[in-house]
Amino acid sequence: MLLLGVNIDHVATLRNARGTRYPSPVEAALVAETAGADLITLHLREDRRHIRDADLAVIRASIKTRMNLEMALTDEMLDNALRVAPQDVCLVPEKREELTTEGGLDVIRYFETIRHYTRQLQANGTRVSLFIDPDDEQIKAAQETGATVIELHTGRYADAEGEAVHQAELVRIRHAALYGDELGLVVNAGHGLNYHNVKPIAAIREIRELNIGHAIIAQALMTGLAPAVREMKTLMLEGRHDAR
Ligand SMILES: CC(=O)[C@@H](O)[C@H](O)COP(=O)(O)O
Ligand SMILES: NCC(=O)COP(=O)(O)O
Repeated sequence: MLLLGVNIDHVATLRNARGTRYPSPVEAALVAETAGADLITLHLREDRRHIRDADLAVIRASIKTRMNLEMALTDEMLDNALRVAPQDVCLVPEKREELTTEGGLDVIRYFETIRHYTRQLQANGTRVSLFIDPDDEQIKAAQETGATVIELHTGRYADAEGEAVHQAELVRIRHAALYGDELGLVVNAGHGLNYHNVKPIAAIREIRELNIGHAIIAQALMTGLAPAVREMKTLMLEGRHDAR
């Protein structure tokens, strides 16, 4: 069963644009769950450009599925995660000047820090995922940190210009998913997935979960959030069915 994690970051982007209390990320999370979201993903960035600290506790307490908290490798974020104790944490790279996440974690470079954070979070009952590029060395290093989940960065696939590059990135993700699965890791994927490019990724049977945010929230502006979530779930199921 391929699961959908709805990332609600950009509900908070719209809220913060005017400093109002609406649209409410927690209300969006509950609507997304009712429409079929299997989990709720949110990214508390160091610059708080969208999700804010107060969002964490209320969403953790209110949602009925599970919280997947994305966070950078900082002690501040680790303290937040240990306090909120989400079911899942996804460790992601972060640069203040970036428009959005630009690449995967360099697990090899930050191995000791990641292993230390992973142990602390797991001891607190949180499952740890590493957001990495579809790269064998990064996947192997991820396994060696003790993390049990990887999330393959699909940004290069999503942003690829030209069919040849697009297909090459798809092949790269297929291989990475198979390799991660062979190592015994839970393999997820996300970033830049939308209604036009999701099906080939959904067709990769080793992938357990897709985390999708920007495209769903954008679609929600046109059709409403519940229909946007339902449509994404339908496309994911169609893609998975095509894999047979
Ligand atoms: C890690 C990832 O690809 C996204 O989940 C991340 O949240 C993107 O950052 P923004 O939501 O700030 O664009
Ligand atoms: N980890 C990917 C995620 O949560 C959502 O990314 P996007 O769909 O907003 O690009």
